[in-house]
Amino acid sequence: MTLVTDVRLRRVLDSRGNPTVEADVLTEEGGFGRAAAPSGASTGEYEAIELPASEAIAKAREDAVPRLVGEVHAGNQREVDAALHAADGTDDFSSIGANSAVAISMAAAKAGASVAGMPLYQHLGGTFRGNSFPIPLGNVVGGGEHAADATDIQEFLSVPVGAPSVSEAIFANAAVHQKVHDILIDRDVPSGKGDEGAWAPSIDDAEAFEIMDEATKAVADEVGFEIRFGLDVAAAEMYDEDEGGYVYSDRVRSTEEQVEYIADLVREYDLKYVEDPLDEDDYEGFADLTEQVGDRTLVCGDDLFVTNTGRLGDGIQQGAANSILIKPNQIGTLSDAFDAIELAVENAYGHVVSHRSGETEDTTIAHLAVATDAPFIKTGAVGGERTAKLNELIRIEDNAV
Ligand SMILES: C=C(OP(=O)(O)O)C(=O)O
Ligand SMILES: [Mg+2]
Repeated sequence: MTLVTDVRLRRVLDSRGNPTVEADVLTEEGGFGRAAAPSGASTGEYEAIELPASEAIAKAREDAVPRLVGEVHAGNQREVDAALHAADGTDDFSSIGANSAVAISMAAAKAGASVAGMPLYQHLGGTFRGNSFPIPLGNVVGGGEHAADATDIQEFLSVPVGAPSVSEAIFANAAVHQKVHDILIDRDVPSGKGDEGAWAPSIDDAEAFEIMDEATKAVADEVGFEIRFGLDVAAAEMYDEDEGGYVYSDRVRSTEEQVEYIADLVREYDLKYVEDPLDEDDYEGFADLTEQVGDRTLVCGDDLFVTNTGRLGDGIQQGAANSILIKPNQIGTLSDAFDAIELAVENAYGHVVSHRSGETEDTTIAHLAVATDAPFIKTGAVGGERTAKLNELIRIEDNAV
């Protein structure tokens, strides 16, 4: 029923104004799915390879499309994704591009769902989720690779842990985003926004911590439930061996100092979430920090694990982190992303389904998070390409998809 009859690929715009790959998958019985690849700025060294969009499209048309059309069924995700791997022939999608692969993989899932006549999250296995929904992590202030002349730490994230529903959580994050702006105005700090719509003021990290503390507490009082906050340090972007460690605007921290600094921040601000606090090669540092504060906060590996079961397996063995960020384009297919989620769940690691800094209006990750009962989803707080996912979560909660 879901035999693939056509795969069409095109260049579309992402939120940074760069070209990215969009795929349409058509099947027998009139099935149709469309999806677009996102793109990172603070990319991990071990991610699958994104090619320039035109090149990825040309290579996929030549090598992947003939292995899909008339050959595989969109309703059989493993079959689709195995064909993509076979067409590519490398272990990092450097031949057809992870951007072409992930767009086709996600579009096929949507085509399979459309033939089955069910929402994508259900097709992906979400029928047993009950009423559980991921808590959205809302990026409200930051800098790093996502904005020049702003904080060293890439993301300060609002975490509405006490929200009674996903929609209340989403509106709470938007309110924290607004409150941060109010506080910046009170302090006479002008601010534009970074790639993900977070405020990107020219302040140091210490001031950002003060502002986050104030903003989350003020909004928590207004809405009547607990709101904590967390970080994506994106520390691999700061790490420079020749400089002796983590290069901040005002100083360099050695690995030991970095572990101590982050552990102190977790305790001082009761942080709920700390992503990539150490370099992407430093399993030992991650294990040390997890040992110290892993019982009170999520220590999450993004550039460390890159949604890769091999790297996650190493982390599990060493006790490095206690959760994994899931970005389908880091690994190239939905099947590979599911494998990483399964390995995480089997080992009591949390999983956080995530957007990229360069995004489109694609909503696949909202469905993936609900389907896999992810405890968290990281997809920004404001901005059209971010609200596309957040509004889709609201619709899923309302049984309106
Ligand atoms: C979303 C992130 O940014 P990017 O997409 O630039 O890697 C991240 O680092 O978690
Ligand atoms: Mg990250």
